Amino acid sequence: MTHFDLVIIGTGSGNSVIGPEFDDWSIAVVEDGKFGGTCLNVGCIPTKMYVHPAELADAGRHSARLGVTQRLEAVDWPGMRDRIFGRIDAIETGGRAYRAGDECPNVTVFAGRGTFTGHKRLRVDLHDGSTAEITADRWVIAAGSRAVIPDIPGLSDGSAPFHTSDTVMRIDDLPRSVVIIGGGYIAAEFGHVFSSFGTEVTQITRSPQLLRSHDEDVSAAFTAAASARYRVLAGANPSSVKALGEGGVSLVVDTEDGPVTVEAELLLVATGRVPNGDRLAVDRTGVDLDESGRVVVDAHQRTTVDGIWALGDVCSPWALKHVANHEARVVKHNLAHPEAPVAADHRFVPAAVFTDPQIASVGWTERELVARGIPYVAKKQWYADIAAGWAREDTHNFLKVLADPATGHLLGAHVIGPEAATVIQPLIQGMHFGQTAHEIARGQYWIHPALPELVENALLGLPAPTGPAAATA
Ligand SMILES: Cc1cc2nc3c(=O)[nH]c(=O)nc-3n(C[C@H](O)[C@H](O)[C@H](O)COP(=O)(O)OP(=O)(O)OC[C@H]3O[C@@H](n4cnc5c(N)ncnc54)[C@H](O)[C@@H]3O)c2cc1C
Ligand SMILES: NC(=O)c1ccc[n+]([C@@H]2O[C@H](COP(=O)([O-])OP(=O)(O)OC[C@H]3O[C@@H](n4cnc5c(N)ncnc54)[C@H](O)[C@@H]3O)[C@@H](O)[C@H]2O)c1
Repeated sequence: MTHFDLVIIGTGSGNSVIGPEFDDWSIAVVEDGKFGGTCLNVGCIPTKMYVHPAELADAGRHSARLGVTQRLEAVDWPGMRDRIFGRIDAIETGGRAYRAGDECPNVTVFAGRGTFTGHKRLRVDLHDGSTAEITADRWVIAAGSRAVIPDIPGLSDGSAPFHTSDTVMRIDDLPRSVVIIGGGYIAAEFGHVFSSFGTEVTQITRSPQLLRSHDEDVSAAFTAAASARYRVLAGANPSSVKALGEGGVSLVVDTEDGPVTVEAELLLVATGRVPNGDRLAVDRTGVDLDESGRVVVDAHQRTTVDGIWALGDVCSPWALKHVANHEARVVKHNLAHPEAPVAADHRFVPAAVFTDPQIASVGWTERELVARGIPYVAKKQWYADIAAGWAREDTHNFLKVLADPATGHLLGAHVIGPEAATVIQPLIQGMHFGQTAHEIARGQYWIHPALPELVENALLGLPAPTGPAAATA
């Protein structure tokens, strides 16, 4: 049994908790998978390294209406894959070596799966077949989440081959056809990537629209855009999956028009992720999970046990890297300064879907405002009505801003269109710094004729605030 000052379980954002302020602490890091976690190895980074070449491959679809005809000649999938993972794997190896090496003399890396066996006591089943037992005064649970595999005959019994986002980016060849189950972030991004590279895509979603957690107008516009690019079976439920040989699959899908058979070379399952707290048996150390399986934390990222903190996907309703990173900074501060703890700021968590059209959002949707009875005013600003949108002959994309009718403070913003994830940033900033729509719009220059003019025009299009703040705005 070895005792540490601090144990960190998970090396995604958990790895960034370690800093010079803890140089005199003995620290154990427990990692069962790849060093660096989901974002680096199988998440944000490799997906976006595929998304950018996908945009280039798909450029001809947008350029034709501008008078430029271009044809995709070839996609070197193995070359792309090796370039992407050549970089990522080197960072993984380097990160592990750094933590385990002489530069971090106070850190011990345990490569294996941790499971709590009692109060602040962890067994680690090490990859070399041995076992370690560790205890500590302080703990950080940063064990992330895992893909959910739905209970569909053929999938749940393992008789049909399938991929998740963990494996699909490393396949040897670009498949001729892909069927994707799921209507969320991962399905949208891979639908875009594969379709841009010339793969025939079928996406199956049980809800009537894709990206249904987004603003309704955005979700409807994206469903229309995706359906124009590839086959979308909405309101559909796969009832069985069968192996066809050489990795291929045949699915029976229940649709409104009756059962449909879908065949493809490759099946990607993208039906959500669940937090990993259950696998750690956190209950044995006294840490509570909520009804969704998330580790329960307070505003300071403290779990229900004194001295145990949690961060990221294992506890957060936002399974997003920037949230995990923010929470890691909060945990780091609170570990170092227990006398002056800070709270995490989850007021305005933005998100983006890197598909085409790109999507970004922050704050409430109209649906959520209506459900909560919060009064609001809205302005939908079309890309088509700003100069940078004319240059693109954009016809379908927009930014919707939602504001408090009395004060002019922003309540939400939802963009679908070119560079949405970048275009939205001034609105995220304005919300964080408590600026009114008018202050954001008129308190600065907007470069003409650039895409952020979409933001300026949307804000100026909101009705003038009616309350006392209007006088100062
Ligand atoms: C395909 C995909 C694309 C994504 N794209 C984006 C994006 O563009 N932008 C964005 O903001 N977010 C994105 N995300 C989400 C983002 O990756 C996660 O929110 C983020 O990585 C979570 O970080 P974390 O530190 O909480 O967990 P992780 O990075 O998952 O780290 C947890 C670590 O804990 C380890 N672990 C788990 N259980 C144990 C155990 N019992 N013992 C030892 N070790 C254990 C795991 O091996 C893992 O390495 C994406 C996710 C996926 C799957
Ligand atoms: N750009 C980004 O920030 C980004 C990219 C990828 C992933 N992520 C994060 O990872 C999380 C997981 O992504 P995801 O796309 O797997 O989950 P998701 O929650 O976004 O979507 C899951 C989808 O699967 C559908 N589904 C669930 N069970 C099903 C079933 N049995 N049959 C058919 N459809 C079913 C749901 O209706 C939903 O459409 C996201 O919520 C997000 O937080 C973020």
